[in-house]
Amino acid sequence: MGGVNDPSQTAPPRIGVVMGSRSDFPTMEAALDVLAQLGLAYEVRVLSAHRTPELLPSYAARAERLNLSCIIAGAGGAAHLPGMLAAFTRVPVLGVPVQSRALSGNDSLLSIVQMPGGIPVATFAIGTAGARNAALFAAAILATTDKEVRERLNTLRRQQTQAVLDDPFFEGHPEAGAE
Ligand SMILES: Nc1c(C(=O)O)ncn1[C@@H]1O[C@H](COP(=O)(O)O)[C@@H](O)[C@H]1O
Repeated sequence: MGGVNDPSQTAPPRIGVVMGSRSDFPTMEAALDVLAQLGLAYEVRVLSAHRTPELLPSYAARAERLNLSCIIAGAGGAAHLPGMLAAFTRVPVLGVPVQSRALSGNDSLLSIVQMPGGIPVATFAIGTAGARNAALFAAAILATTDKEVRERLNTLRRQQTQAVLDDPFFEGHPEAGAE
């Protein structure tokens, strides 16, 4: 997890990424790719409210000690990890519902989104789109105070738009080139 030459792995982490199991990695990799693309330093851990409950308060304390700007937490099924982490820290938790096999991630989504008032978890879409957006949201948080991150995010948006415009299927679009 995190390539040897990955620049996002050489600086002190600004963002924490945790997941309930190694089996969540194919989903959470989408978040790591975005963070790496934006050159944002992160750290990755497997952490489970069910299987490693005693590690949750210590990871929450670590997040505060390192002054992480947020924690991206992915989990599937009875996805208690994001909410339990949020209960232990004021560091913003961005929850990613991993697509479960039995219930297609609806269980993960509802477990993460339905927090009681008082302990917020920002909840994203099920699966890789949610993981990607959580990373972009984490970058947007940093961009409020970091001009360089702001510029990188703007560039990424411009490239995204250009990729649509460059698609041959876009040619002849009734709105293409319209004033
Ligand atoms: N939802 C949680 C938590 C938690 O919320 O603490 N810990 C593990 N899990 C989830 O169990 C699913 C199956 O895990 P395994 O593949 O290891 O059996 C994973 O999607 C993981 O996120």
